[in-house]
Amino acid sequence: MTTNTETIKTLINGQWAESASEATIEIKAPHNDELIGRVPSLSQNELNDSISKTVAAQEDWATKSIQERGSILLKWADILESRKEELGATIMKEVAKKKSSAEGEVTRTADFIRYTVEEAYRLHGDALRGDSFKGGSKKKIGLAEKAPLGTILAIGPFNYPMNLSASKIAPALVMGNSVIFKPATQGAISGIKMVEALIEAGLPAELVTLATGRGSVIGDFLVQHPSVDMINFTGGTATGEHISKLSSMIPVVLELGGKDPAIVLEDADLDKAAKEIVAGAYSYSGQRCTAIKRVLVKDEVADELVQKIEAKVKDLKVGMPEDNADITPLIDDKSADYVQGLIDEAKEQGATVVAGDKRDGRLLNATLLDNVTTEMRIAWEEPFGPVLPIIRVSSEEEAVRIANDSEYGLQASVFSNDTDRAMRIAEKLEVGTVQLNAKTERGPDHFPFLGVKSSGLGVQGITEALRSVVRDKVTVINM
Ligand SMILES: NC(=O)C1=CN([C@@H]2O[C@H](COP(=O)(O)OP(=O)(O)OC[C@H]3O[C@@H](n4cnc5c(N)ncnc54)[C@H](OP(=O)(O)O)[C@@H]3O)[C@@H](O)[C@H]2O)C=CC1
Ligand SMILES: O=C(O)[C@H](O)COP(=O)(O)O
Repeated sequence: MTTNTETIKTLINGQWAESASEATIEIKAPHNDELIGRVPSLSQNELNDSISKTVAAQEDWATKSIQERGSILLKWADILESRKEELGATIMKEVAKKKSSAEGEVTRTADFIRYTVEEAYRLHGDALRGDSFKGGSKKKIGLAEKAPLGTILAIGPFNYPMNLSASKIAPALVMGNSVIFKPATQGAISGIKMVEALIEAGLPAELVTLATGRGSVIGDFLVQHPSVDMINFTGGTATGEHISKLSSMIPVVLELGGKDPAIVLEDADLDKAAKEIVAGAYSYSGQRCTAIKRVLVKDEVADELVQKIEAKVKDLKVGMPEDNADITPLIDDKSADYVQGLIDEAKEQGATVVAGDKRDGRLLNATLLDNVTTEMRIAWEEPFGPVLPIIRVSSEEEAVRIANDSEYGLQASVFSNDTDRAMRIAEKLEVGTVQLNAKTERGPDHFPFLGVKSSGLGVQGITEALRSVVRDKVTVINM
């Protein structure tokens, strides 16, 4: 095992620095415990100083033309893409994501940034005439422009340490805001490398405070910081709810957990359904908020569907991220124990193991459980791991009822060859997005992306993300 004891500097006060206290957090690769680096554990005082500079820097940044801001971000995208292999290797090691997906995340991030800039150039305000309201004067013209909110707190999760950070940072910066970026601790090295590229691209360094440190230590402080004008968070529902309670009088966008169902009707193309379900449920070992996390299948086709899913699950490669395995070790012991606990409990309550249920430390084989009932925790809880429960239903109505009984409401899939029927079900599902005959997923990234109920607040997706970091600034010309 190789070790790397280097402390990777973070960006505070416009400079790359360690914590004055020299406090650090060790970052180890989840799949082999290799020490891949240490990141500074910043104190509240250090953060305070840096945040005041980040806030001050925003004033000048907002006066720049959007083309000037955009050109720096476009350069950022080019640098990221030119380092796809190197940055992909960092993501792969830090969060145990398979090599091709880790590199794919870098490319997707560059594409996301480019589209964000193009879309920002077209985000215009409005001009309104007073006389369109009863009694109003034609001599009054209201100019409603889009003004930056100020300083955005971007908090990212471990599972997309670059993409879900850049998707918060790029809209904020291009619209003239400054940024406090709190990366997930397991993901902080990827976040730092991403910001290094941003500064190389020409961004004034004081515009970003890179707040490395544990969320449990600095999270509440950042969320309640009086200089924060808006929070954009992706992560667990419990953390998101906590943030929404702590924050006060500022907009908050939250993208949280999910329990996305795939509803499979008796008239579905079962080969297609099985293919989409397996890709949706097990990619990145199920550590995606949009993963398919339960299948609600009509009794008449359940046996056939389970067989088809089983065949595909058995084809999944289980192993290490360097070997491009489909199923790789989970992010930490706690997560692996939690997933195993859900599987064990379901088995005790009568669920049938069709595939998987093998474990080597954090590496859990892709597990398929049949005959899961609504009495079992796995029917309702989000495992964030490679396990898929099959719940058999006798009617379309039962499928919709179980789908909607969840506390979550991110996405759902409906598989049917009858479009009218699928649309009828889609209308009834209490989720942000329904996918007809395809797996649940966030992309394409310019589509609105949102969760209802405990799955989130506000909307992401490029256009909505841009709107979320600006406000109307109205000037009335009285002629
Ligand atoms: N919807 C989604 O996209 C995702 C959902 N999840 C869900 O969340 C669970 C845990 O995953 P995880 O990534 O650890 O999610 P967390 O919610 O624990 O962490 C997400 C981010 O929030 C930070 N954070 C932690 N506590 C606070 C706080 N009090 N105030 C502000 N920020 C805080 C974390 O920092 P630090 O890393 O330092 O703790 C991290 O940057 C998963 O099992 C899954 O259910 C996870 C990832 C993505
Ligand atoms: O937070 C998540 O897990 C992501 O938003 C899911 O994105 P994906 O559907 O592209 O994997």
